[in-house]
Amino acid sequence: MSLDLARPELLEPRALIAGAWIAGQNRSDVTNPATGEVIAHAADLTAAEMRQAIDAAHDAGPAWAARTARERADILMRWHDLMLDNQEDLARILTAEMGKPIAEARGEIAYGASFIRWFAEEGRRVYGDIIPGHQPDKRIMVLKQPIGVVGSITPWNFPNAMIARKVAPALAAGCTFVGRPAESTPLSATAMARLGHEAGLPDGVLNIVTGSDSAGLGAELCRNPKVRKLTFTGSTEVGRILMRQCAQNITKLSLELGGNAPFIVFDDADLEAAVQGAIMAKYRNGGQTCVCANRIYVQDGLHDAFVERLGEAVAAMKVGPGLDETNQIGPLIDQPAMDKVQAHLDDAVGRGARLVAGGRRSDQGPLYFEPTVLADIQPGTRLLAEETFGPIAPVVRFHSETEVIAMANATEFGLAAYFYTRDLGRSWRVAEALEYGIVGLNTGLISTAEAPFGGVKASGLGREGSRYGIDDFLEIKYLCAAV
Ligand SMILES: NC(=O)C1=CN([C@@H]2O[C@H](COP(=O)(O)OP(=O)(O)OC[C@H]3O[C@@H](n4cnc5c(N)ncnc54)[C@H](OP(=O)(O)O)[C@@H]3O)[C@@H](O)[C@H]2O)C=CC1
Ligand SMILES: O=C(O)[C@H](O)CS(=O)(=O)O
Repeated sequence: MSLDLARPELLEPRALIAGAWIAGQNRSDVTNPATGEVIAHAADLTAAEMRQAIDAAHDAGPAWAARTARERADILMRWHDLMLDNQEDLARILTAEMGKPIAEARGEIAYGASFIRWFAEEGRRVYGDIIPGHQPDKRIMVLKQPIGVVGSITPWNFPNAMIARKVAPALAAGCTFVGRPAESTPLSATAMARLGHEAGLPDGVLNIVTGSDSAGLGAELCRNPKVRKLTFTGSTEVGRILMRQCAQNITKLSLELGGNAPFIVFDDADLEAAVQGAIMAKYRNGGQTCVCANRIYVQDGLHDAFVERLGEAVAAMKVGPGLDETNQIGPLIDQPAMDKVQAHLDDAVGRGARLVAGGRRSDQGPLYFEPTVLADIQPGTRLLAEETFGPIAPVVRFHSETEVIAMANATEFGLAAYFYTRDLGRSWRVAEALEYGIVGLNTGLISTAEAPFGGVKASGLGREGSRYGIDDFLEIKYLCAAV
């Protein structure tokens, strides 16, 4: 299929190892979820080739770490500029392989580039300490040094920004990087890598290993002693596998895992603001984000009006291929995702939920599901306990603040939570009581490079973005000098 790219060479099916583009012995088809068409035959590399990439990163490490932070920042800023100069091409490649509406894809490219800019700046402020000595002849110094080779495993739902959120702090800190993107969305990663090399990244500093053997490629990243840090975004289930595999070498880990975000609307909330916030928090990326509102709780006084307004707004959403600018909801990524959404709907309706809007597959194609609103959700419904990762909004009525906080916290997950109120005291009480790493108050959109993104409990370890995000790519060294 033609993507009408200004720079067709950005549609890069090969992997990148030590500055060389590698086609490999085998191929893995990349298909467009909107149409089922094959858009590229991507290099399907093996664990042996993953080892070559890790060796290349290891060999390139000392020279990259020896650059000044300013030199690394200058290259990263050129990369940032190239990402924005080629935003349309990168967005079209992203929508073609992942399905999200083109406007959201353009937004993701800008979001990804913002992490490269942010950490180009942060890398120049990796300060150490000089601490007054514990004895007259002792001086205590604290150095921060790059941890070394960083392995990265990223999901299909944000195939540009999830890599950018990891590679930017790693390279800014002086580390080198081996990224393994999801099999279904390798092209955003290779396009980014082409621009990174145009920006001046030396051979071996950035490596992208594409392939279908997710377990084998991942195991190599976890078990190879040259890899000193693994950073992962994806399901909690896979996060546990990686954590076990990394135990062998005590490899440092960052895990951005699954979520089950509550979205709470109190009686004193601004109704229209809460409806618009729920739409943003629920249906962004077709509901396929780890911080999507997974369950919506509305207090008695606003419940009926909220359900009616949300139903009206959702019924007006247009479903179709992401490259068509008029569509707000694109296809789900694959058949298993569709099966999960259908199973969650069937379970809820089977337990007595009331259908307010949507509730069926769209005639746009096999992977399209209409944005859906359900009310009268019964206790025990799967939608409340499991991350749907699709465009279904279950609305639950609640009576008291105490009751809803208990329901919101009754999950193994703790990534994002949202609540709407105009009461100052309630704002503090609820924000402090919610067991989540990220809380949105009167907003449904919380993600930005300036803020620390990450979860607690089964939603992961560590934070990405913000001034905290670079710490995970550094080692602290204490120097005790006798003078
Ligand atoms: N926190 C977040 O941002 C995200 C959370 N999720 C959650 O995960 C669920 C499933 O989504 P899905 O994309 O399948 O997530 P997965 O966790 O299965 O996949 C995420 C990444 O891990 C890779 N992977 C899968 N199995 C292994 C393994 N054994 N060793 C190493 N790497 C592996 C995948 O490769 P490949 O795809 O090629 O198999 C992909 O690159 C979603 O429903 C959602 O709940 C998903 C995406 C993002
Ligand atoms: O993995 C995800 O779902 C992203 O982290 C969501 S966000 O960063 O775009 O909010």
